[in-house]
Amino acid sequence: MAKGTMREAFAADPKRFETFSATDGDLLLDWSKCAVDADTMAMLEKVADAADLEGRRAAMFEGKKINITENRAVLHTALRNLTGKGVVVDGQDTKAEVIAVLDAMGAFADAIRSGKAAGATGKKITDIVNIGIGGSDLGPAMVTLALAPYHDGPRAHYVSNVDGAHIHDTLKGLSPETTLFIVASKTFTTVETMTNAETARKWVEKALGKEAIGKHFAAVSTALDLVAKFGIEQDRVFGFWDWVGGRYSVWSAIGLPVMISVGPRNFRAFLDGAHEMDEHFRTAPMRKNLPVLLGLIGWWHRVVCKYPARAVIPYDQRLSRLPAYLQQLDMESNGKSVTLDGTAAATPTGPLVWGEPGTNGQHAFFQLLHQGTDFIPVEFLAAATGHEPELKHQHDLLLANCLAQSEAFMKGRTLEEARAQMLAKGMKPADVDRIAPHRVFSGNRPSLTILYRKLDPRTLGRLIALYEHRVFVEGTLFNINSFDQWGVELGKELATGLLPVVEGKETAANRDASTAGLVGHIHQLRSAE
Ligand SMILES: O=P(O)(O)OC[C@H]1O[C@](O)(CO)[C@@H](O)[C@@H]1O
Repeated sequence: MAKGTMREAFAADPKRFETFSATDGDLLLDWSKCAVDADTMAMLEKVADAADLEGRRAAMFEGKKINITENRAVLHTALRNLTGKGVVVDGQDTKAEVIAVLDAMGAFADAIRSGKAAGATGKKITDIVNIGIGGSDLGPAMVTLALAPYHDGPRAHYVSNVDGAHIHDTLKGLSPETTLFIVASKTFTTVETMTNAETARKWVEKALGKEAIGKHFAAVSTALDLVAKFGIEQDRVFGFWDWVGGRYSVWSAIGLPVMISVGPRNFRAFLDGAHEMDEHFRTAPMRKNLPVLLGLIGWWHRVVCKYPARAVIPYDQRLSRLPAYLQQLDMESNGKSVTLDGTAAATPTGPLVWGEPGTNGQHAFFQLLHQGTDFIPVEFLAAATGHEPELKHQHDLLLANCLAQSEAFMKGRTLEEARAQMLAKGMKPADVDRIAPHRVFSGNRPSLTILYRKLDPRTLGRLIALYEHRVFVEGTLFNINSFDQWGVELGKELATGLLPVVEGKETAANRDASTAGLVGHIHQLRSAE
């Protein structure tokens, strides 16, 4: 916004909310508390046109190989397009394959839920442990928490970290007789997952014997040959495809633990919600298109305003893992420094994404958001109603806090207002002079709000798809490939080489001095134990 503050803009234009908000069904996006005006929006639309956003969007939906560094199509949208026309990739009809896997998942989920597919000793499965990391963990873990009111099947647990503490503490309260492990890995080579899977296998073998493995393991992967080698029975292996990126895979068989916990019908509603958002993204005009608008605002904040980060604050406790999920979705997709043609990016690309649920964040880091030296745009998410009618008074308080925070970021408090308030409370003028500057809020700090009716499976599907497409829009404007992740490779390679050094089987002498020093210190601390 070229002139004035947001506070002035709201005072001058009673229709500011109507102008800078949009809906898709019961989902509302309000970006009126971002420092934009009509000229900004017109400029952003031109940026989108110049980047051929519409052409690139069509290429994604049509299954063109837009992931150019891996020569892959990007078709997570095909995983939830169960009624429309299918897309053919490399001669394969994606729709037929998707439906076949979904049907197999449904049959397996029903068998586990009913007890038909029992454990080796005939006991019903009560707990599922998903072993996976990154996209094979964050999506289903986040969704499991979000859909807690819909759980009527076995409990779902998630083990991701190679730190043995994670699987140890998870298994502590569980019985091998009633536990099913789902080994989830797109590549089936990820060292964290394979290490935890081995630990789980030993745990089951120790209690129930080798022959019990078949009844206590299932797998989800694109690498069916490697799954077979691990020894998981064929009818418990659920595939997906290289046109599904790990961080976009919750809609695929990676969602199996969710389906088992909430049932195939609720899982289908989740997919349908995402498909509705796909259709909205594909067809709605730019000015009313929620993912496009969210992406344009994100680009504006990052590239024009140069804000380094954005905070995602769901005023919805069950979305407490959404920030972690979005960290991977957004930062692994758009944390890139080269453009599609391999040249250095001339503008900043994806921001740092972080957050915590409200109201908890308020009592932790909101101080910095209100009065810190950096401006960090905040994204609020909230449901009009909760799932607990008897606790409506708590939901009202939650919403009041959410609205109060966005109002405070926008309005701020001037020195005069701070002084007047303090004097009205009867404070001594000398104290007022001394303390008032500390009680000033600059205001004009941007935030946007996403409101929905209730966090049901369909709404959750729409919300996640909204964020997926937002990442696509921003990646398109940055002119980068949002669908590869070469930046995670180097650390993995070095870890492989460092393992024998940590184990003490190889010397650290040819490492850099810091690494060698740290290894030496670890060995010293261990020898003192
Ligand atoms: O599902 P996989 O193949 O085990 O990979 C897990 C995660 O690892 C990554 O490749 C990053 O290391 C992510 O992109 C992916 O979601």
